[in-house]
Amino acid sequence: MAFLELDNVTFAYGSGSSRYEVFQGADLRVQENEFVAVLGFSGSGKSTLISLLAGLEKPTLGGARLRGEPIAGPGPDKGVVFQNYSLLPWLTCVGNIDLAVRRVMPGLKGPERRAYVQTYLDLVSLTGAEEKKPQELSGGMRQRLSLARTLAMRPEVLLLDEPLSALDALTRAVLQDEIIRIWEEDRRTVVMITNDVDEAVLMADRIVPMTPGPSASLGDSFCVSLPRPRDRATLNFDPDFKRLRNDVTRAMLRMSSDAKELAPVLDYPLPDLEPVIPGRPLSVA
Ligand SMILES: Nc1ncnc2c1ncn2[C@@H]1O[C@H](COP(=O)(O)OP(=O)(O)OP(=O)(O)O)[C@@H](O)[C@H]1O
Repeated sequence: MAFLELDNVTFAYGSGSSRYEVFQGADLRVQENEFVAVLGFSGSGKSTLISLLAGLEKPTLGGARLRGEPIAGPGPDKGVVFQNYSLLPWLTCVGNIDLAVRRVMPGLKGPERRAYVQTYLDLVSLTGAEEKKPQELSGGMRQRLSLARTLAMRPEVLLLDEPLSALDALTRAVLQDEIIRIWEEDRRTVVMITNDVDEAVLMADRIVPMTPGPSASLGDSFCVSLPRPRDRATLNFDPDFKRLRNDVTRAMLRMSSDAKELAPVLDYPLPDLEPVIPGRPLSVA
């Protein structure tokens, strides 16, 4: 039995003539403590997938289950980090995390709770920004705060809905490393949505491609057996990394409804790309 699963899920928004079927017969199985990246095209239903796993939406047909039990609704056992932070603007960094902690750990009081909140601020390198409000933070800091708030609730499952896509390449690389570091320190089950093949290969244990919508489904997964810790600079020259990146990219292109048009592209070898390494200048060939 999978820890977290979607079993033959069909899901549609609306009804009658305004019915829009996002998924048809979608299957996803995630093991406990596994880090799965779901790769999808724009508008294919990635956020809807997270909503189904979080219990924010219910399947029209089929089942969504956590530990074998139907997912009845949202709850602190399923932490979601959205692309757009969803922080409370009138609260400080401490206040945003504290509010979440009070909800899930009502027994934690006074200095003990403050120390607990600080642990998570430190974990995401927000030490010194305790009294700042979200609008005083950079995009990367906001996303860190959003991650810290979710982690502080100690959810069994972490659902990341393109958490890094709004960030510049350097901040994105720093946060990728931070998410991996946190996950390695304190393993839990992660489903991360991304549209970036390299990000998926760098971070995940397994990559699940999503077919384009409407009526999307989830394709056969790719196992990422590259040893951890994974270093971007070294990976870029690793033949296994390159092979996997190419295989995944080609599978995504083949799944695209434009596959015919893109067919010539599939014959070209994909170029090596210079990865962004935090703290290291980019070399110009
Ligand atoms: N509340 C809604 N009511 C009706 N249709 C919706 C609703 N939410 C999303 N959709 C439609 O469902 C489809 C999937 O949306 P979703 O946001 O899950 O895709 P996505 O892959 O996350 O998109 P993006 O890459 O742009 O973030 C889209 O065609 C969208 O228009």
